[in-house]
Amino acid sequence: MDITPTAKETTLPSLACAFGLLLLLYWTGSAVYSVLFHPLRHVPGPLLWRASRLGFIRSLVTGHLVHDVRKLHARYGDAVRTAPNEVSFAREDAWNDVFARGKPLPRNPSFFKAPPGQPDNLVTTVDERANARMRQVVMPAFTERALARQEPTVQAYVDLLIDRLVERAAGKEGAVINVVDWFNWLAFDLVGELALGESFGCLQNAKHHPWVTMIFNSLKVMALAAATRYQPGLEPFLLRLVPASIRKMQSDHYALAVSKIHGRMAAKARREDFISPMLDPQINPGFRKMSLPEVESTMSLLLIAGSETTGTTLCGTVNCLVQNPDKLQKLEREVRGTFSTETDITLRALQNLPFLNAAISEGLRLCNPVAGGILRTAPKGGATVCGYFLPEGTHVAVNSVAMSLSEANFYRATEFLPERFLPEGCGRPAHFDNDRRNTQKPFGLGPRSCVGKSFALAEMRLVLARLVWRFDICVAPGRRRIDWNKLKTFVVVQKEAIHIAIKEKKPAVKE
Ligand code: HEM
Repeated sequence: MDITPTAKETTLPSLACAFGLLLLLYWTGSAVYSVLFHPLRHVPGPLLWRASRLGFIRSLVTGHLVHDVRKLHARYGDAVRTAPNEVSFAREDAWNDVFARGKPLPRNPSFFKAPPGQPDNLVTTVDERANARMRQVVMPAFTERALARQEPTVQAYVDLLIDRLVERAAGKEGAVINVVDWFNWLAFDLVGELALGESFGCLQNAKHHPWVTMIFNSLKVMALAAATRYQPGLEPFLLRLVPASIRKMQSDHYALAVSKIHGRMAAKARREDFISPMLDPQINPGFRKMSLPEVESTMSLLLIAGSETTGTTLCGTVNCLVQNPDKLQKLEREVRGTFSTETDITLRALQNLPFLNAAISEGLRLCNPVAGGILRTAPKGGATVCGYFLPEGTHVAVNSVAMSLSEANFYRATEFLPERFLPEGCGRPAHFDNDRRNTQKPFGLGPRSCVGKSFALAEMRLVLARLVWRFDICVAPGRRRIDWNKLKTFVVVQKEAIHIAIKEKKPAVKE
């Protein structure tokens, strides 16, 4: 029997070995270069993360990146090299250097990219001129005046939330509810109504809409897609590893959003919603400033940007409030001491409640929904941030969570102490005088900052005020307490159920 290998049998394994060896040489060479010769070699960080992107990617795809990087900041300082070409900053002056001073750094194209088959939109575009052009069209939907016109819709959905909770809490014992569900339902229904002209009916039916579940799953794809983009050339190959069912969810989400938007455009009745200025011939004549595909793509993304963020902050803030009954009591006293009837609780009136605003600021500090930090990239010619020169193409992260949880920035940093955000002279205890409140910019800074800030704050104030006006709330007995810092993040915080007990209050008597 002839057992001599054929030429083909001998060549294939040798080719594979040669390829493997070349790859090993390449990785070793680039690791040595990254650690010893790269212009970022002076920025501290763990060896594995400085030498290759593997440490970062492992942390990202397992959902631990946010707190892993926070721990690296605690160990290495305000600037940490989290990959051969990435630096994370956790220092107040990073805000100015990255977003404001002179020319703000552009968005990071690895992270911001429209999904395959979708045009770039207001949020994903890294082209600052395209962004400015689209922002001009979109902004009229987010002014204080627009918000006043949208108020009846916001109030109607918060009414529906409260009515549904009253039904649940009827009877002496009250009820136990999972606020993660209820706040997500509210946030998605409201943004669905304002962005697509139709709510998801989650509050009405007290259950998830399959579309909302699909949106959450498609967010995981975004996290994986971002991880693949860090390996240039491998993206199309690695993306194939994402299950086809999940990729399909993302394209289904887009197709559904587009069909709803067309339904909204066909509606004759004039509405005051997020899409109105984009359809207004005076603001966007003939879709020339913002094309129809850009409108569709922006609205589809706004469904997520405008709902998940507020939903998460509300969940986090209520989680903190029920675990700190003295703070909850202060909030109740303020709300019930300010208003005589529930109908007096308007968006305008809520703007001036110091403790309510402080509780939301503290909720945003401890439970920031944009937990992965704000990402940018060093432009042609490089940039200097916090005194470090960053060569062109360096990925830059401004890490809000690390700044928020640092004892160097905040007195008793991990505790929920809204008083630290009270205005000076309005009952703010002296031990908060040295808190670095300027490290907190949960809505970002500069030309790409959040367009929905006023809307989000108004919605959160209203929900919290109406909740404590109408109900006594507390931690649900016998249920596990959620430690926010243990939650994973895949682009968005993966919230676990937060159960609270609610009981309808007796009619209010003004203090
Ligand atoms: C608690 C709630 C929210 C938080 C913490 C938040 C935070 C942020 C942050 C940090 C950015 C800037 C990202 C960057 O610079 O790269 C941003 C951008 C954005 N946000 Fe929000 N957001 C919230 C709610 C909303 C709402 C309610 C809407 C709309 C209804 C919205 C729409 C947007 C849009 C469209 C952008 C992109 C702006 C641009 O690229 O020009 N956000 N948000």
